[in-house]
Amino acid sequence: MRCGILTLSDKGAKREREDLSGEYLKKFLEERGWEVCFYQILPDEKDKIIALLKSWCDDFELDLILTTGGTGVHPRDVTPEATKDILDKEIPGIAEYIRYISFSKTPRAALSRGLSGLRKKTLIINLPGSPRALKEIMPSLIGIIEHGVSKIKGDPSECARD
Ligand SMILES: Nc1ncnc2c1ncn2[C@@H]1O[C@H](COP(=O)(O)OP(=O)(O)OP(=O)(O)O)[C@@H](O)[C@H]1O
Ligand SMILES: Nc1nc2c(c(=O)[nH]1)N[C@H]1C(S)=C(S)[C@@H](COP(=O)(O)O)O[C@H]1N2
Repeated sequence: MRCGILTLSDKGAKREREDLSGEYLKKFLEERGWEVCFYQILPDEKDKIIALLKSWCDDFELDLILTTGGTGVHPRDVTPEATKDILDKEIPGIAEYIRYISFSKTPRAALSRGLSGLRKKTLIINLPGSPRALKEIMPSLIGIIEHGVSKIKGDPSECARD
């Protein structure tokens, strides 16, 4: 599994705050033996986010991109808008699941507008910015990602459950 992690944070990009969220995701994926090909921090700027996501999908054909941050309602939060611009297909159920899991922790999860979907064969998932949110979400999301990526790659096995 070839992955990219993109942190969207104005403070992080200026090195005013350590990027605990990107670091958590990197460790989480590497502990599963997945290859983190790219890990980058960008400010909340739509054009830069679009350019990087396109390059990771089109030039490097990553299997998975996790973004963290910029999903909220602050005027500078533009991660969902940038993601929407470059997706070929949305997968609303992944974003729904993230909010469903998060509601058991905080009703403020309603403020995260994150999207998920596919550009070509790259699965892109927007996650909230706080490290705590990632710890609440990732352990149960990972199984969906694993199954999703194997289907995206063309796994022909039947997935009906008894
Ligand atoms: N990459 C990160 N690393 C560590 N903590 C983070 C990170 N992103 C967010 N947080 C924490 O989650 C809180 C809420 O995230 P939010 O995206 O609203 O932060 P912000 O400080 O308003 O934005 P920005 O980082 O873009 O300046 C932050 O105040 C911070 O405590
Ligand atoms: N699981 C979980 N989801 C969460 C939170 C959280 O603490 N846990 N915080 C929420 C809050 S307070 C905000 S404002 C939004 C947006 O976060 P972002 O702008 O950092 O992406 O994520 C939400 N989703």
